[in-house]
Amino acid sequence: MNVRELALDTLLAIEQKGAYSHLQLNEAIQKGRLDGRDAALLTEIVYGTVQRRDTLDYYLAPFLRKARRLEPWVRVLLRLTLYQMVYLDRVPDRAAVFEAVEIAKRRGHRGIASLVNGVLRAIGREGLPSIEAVDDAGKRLALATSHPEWLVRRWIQQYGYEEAARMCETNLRPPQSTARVNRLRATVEEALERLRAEGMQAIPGHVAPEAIRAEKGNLAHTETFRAGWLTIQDESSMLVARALDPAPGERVLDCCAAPGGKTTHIAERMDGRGEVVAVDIHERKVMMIEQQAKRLGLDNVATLALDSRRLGERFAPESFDRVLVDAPCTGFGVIRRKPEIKYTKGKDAIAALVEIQQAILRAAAPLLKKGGTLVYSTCTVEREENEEAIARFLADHPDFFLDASLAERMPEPVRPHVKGGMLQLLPHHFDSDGFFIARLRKKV
Ligand SMILES: C[S@@+](CC[C@H](N)C(=O)[O-])C[C@H]1O[C@@H](n2cnc3c(N)ncnc32)[C@H](O)[C@@H]1O
Repeated sequence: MNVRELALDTLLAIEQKGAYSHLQLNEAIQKGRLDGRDAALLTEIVYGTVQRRDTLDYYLAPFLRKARRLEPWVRVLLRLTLYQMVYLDRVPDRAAVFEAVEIAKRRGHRGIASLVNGVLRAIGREGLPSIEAVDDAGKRLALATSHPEWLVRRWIQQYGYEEAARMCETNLRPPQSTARVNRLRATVEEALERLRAEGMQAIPGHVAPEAIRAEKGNLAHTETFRAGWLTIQDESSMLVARALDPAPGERVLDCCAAPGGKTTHIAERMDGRGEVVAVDIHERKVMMIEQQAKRLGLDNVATLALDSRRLGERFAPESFDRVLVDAPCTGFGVIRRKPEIKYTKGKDAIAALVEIQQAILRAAAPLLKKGGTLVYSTCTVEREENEEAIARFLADHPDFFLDASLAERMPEPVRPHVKGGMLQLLPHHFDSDGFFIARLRKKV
């Protein structure tokens, strides 16, 4: 099957079945047995078309006024072709239009092929409608960066126009491949050397001392990864175990642990001594934690499938030195990686998640020893799920307080973003995921 046709099927699965783009893409690359070049083109077209969906629809709208009800596949075909015409310099417009018309002929009938041809050629002739002409600044930003208007307005209210605009623009850029070096196996320098020997262009991370970045290629496809020297993880996410700061020999509870990125980081930082109890609600995902721990050579990880709102039924009060709640959240800090979530998650998702986050915190709090540390983190930028969640928890739990030592525990460049024991990173700060981290202590 050709790349554009695979792109069409992949995009339809994402839109109609609610499939995650990265999983659907991997499946398509394997199914189509694509070589590196075609896989890269498919990835670019699929991610780009999802990322720019609303902008593309705005561009298409005036040319579709006369079209009667459009079948979903035809709209997706128009979007992915227009994406190539507008954003991909290396694909000549004529080639993109030709391919689209051929696909329309194969899938539909002559009428559809001629509609596709007519719309795309008219755009080529007449040009795109201007977004600058839109009066309202919030609406303009939403359209130009293809985010839902309600979300953009929320971000403007929370962070101001400038920060919101930078966040929206950064969300359109593909993320670099980053990984954490397993300090029980190698130093960052040794890992970089091994990767370079494998032909990878890798450099140290921007903020996390244990991070490396690939300037090109995927670190997960290297021997260095397979040998258990690396874990694929974003740099912001690496700051969570640093905030928790576990010591060798301690007992640590990770309440929302799958697929194990932070559990294994914590276990590495404990030099493989003591115990990390990794809990997740999904049995299948718990197995992923076990696989990762095994690959990394860590034997201080115990796993359990359990709803963490019911932790009290399984664990004794004050039985852990440290607790991590890396809570389920809207994920609006990782839109670069999962672009479809900006369209699928609405305001009601925030409200529902806020209740789950509080319930997990409530269940986890009694299990922490007096004087112990609790870290709460999310990969979102919503204050309701972050600062406000902490304020609500503290109001209900006077035996906890925010630990101002978080700033000094963070790498130097991150410190200005820490405020009173809480850290909110936005994607454009360090070209990493948007993340929230709060460090709390239980009174002695
Ligand atoms: C942000 S992800 C965790 C990522 C993980 N800490 C890592 O670093 O790899 C949130 C996890 O919480 C789990 N989860 C959701 N609701 C839960 C609940 N009530 N109890 C336990 N785990 C839950 C999800 O299955 C998901 O794996």
